[in-house]
Amino acid sequence: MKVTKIFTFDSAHNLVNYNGKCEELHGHTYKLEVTVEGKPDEEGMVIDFVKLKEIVSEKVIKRLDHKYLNEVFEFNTTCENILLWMWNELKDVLTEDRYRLYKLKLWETSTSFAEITEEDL
Ligand SMILES: Nc1nc2c(c(=O)[nH]1)N=C([C@H](O)[C@H](O)COP(=O)(O)OP(=O)(O)OP(=O)(O)O)CN2
Ligand SMILES: [Zn+2]
Repeated sequence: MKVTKIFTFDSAHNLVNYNGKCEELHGHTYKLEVTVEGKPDEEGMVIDFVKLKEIVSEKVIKRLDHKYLNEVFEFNTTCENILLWMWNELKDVLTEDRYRLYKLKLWETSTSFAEITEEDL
């Protein structure tokens, strides 16, 4: 079974080596969907949503919310690069005997997103 929790955070960035409007400083309200796959335990939970929120908030959201992403990362702050960093931050802490990180989906705008699963790596 798969369970998903959704997070939002606000960040500023600008793309480098890019010719277009996104080379200028601008901001997004990013939306992150975190999906964990596993077997429900005796209480009927794949992973407690409260625990999932604590982990993702600590490892990812607090580090990016209200930040200028170009100062946080050395890589170009595309949706794809940020998503790959998130995957690497979360994959081990969201893997236990009974469950594992299944998918991340990062919305940069309401019409643009990137998604990743183990198969993409
Ligand atoms: N493959 C990628 N392409 C672009 C990225 C990216 O991360 N990966 N990022 C940008 C810019 O950051 C830009 O802010 C997003 O552009 P866009 O989706 O075009 O945003 P709009 O608000 O203009 O979207 P519309 O819904 O089409 O108005 C650019 N490209
Ligand atoms: Zn942008």
